[in-house]
Amino acid sequence: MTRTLVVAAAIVRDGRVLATRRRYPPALAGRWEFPGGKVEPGERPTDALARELVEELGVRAELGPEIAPDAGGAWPIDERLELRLWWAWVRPDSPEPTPGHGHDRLVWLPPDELSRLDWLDPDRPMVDRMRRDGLPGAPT
Ligand SMILES: Nc1nc2c([nH]c(=O)n2[C@H]2C[C@H](O)[C@@H](COP(=O)(O)OP(=O)(O)OP(=O)(O)O)O2)c(=O)[nH]1
Repeated sequence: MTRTLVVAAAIVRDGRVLATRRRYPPALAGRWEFPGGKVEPGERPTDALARELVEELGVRAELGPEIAPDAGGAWPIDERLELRLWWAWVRPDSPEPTPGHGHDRLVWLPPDELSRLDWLDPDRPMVDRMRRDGLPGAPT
């Protein structure tokens, strides 16, 4: 069975990573995630991510390297969904990220402090990976 793809971004600034807290649905509200959303039919994953970051945070981002599981492929979420994650930077000409309808809080944390947030369960391995590998180099 093909899972629907969710795309998300680990946005970096000044050595810190942006985490966002969900407002809904009730089962996920109050849990932390990386901003993003579902890829629409016919849409390229990276285009979908750029669209979601504008819709959710009002931010124009530059995407960096993908953060993939050691075994390759996507990060599993559940039987219907899987997720691909990219490092990203806010473009110099972009507005600041602000929480929209989907999130009620944003925080910037160094990779080794991310784990103290109450992440969605599927995100734990991604957060562990960031602590292990640290941040990518700045975009050139
Ligand atoms: N955006 C995002 N979703 C995640 C993460 N981790 C994780 O398990 N998920 C799950 C939560 C949701 O079930 C699903 C993403 O759905 P979403 O509600 O954000 O997608 P969307 O903005 O396209 O919303 P919709 O149109 O389907 O309502 O993936 C994450 O880090 N970021």
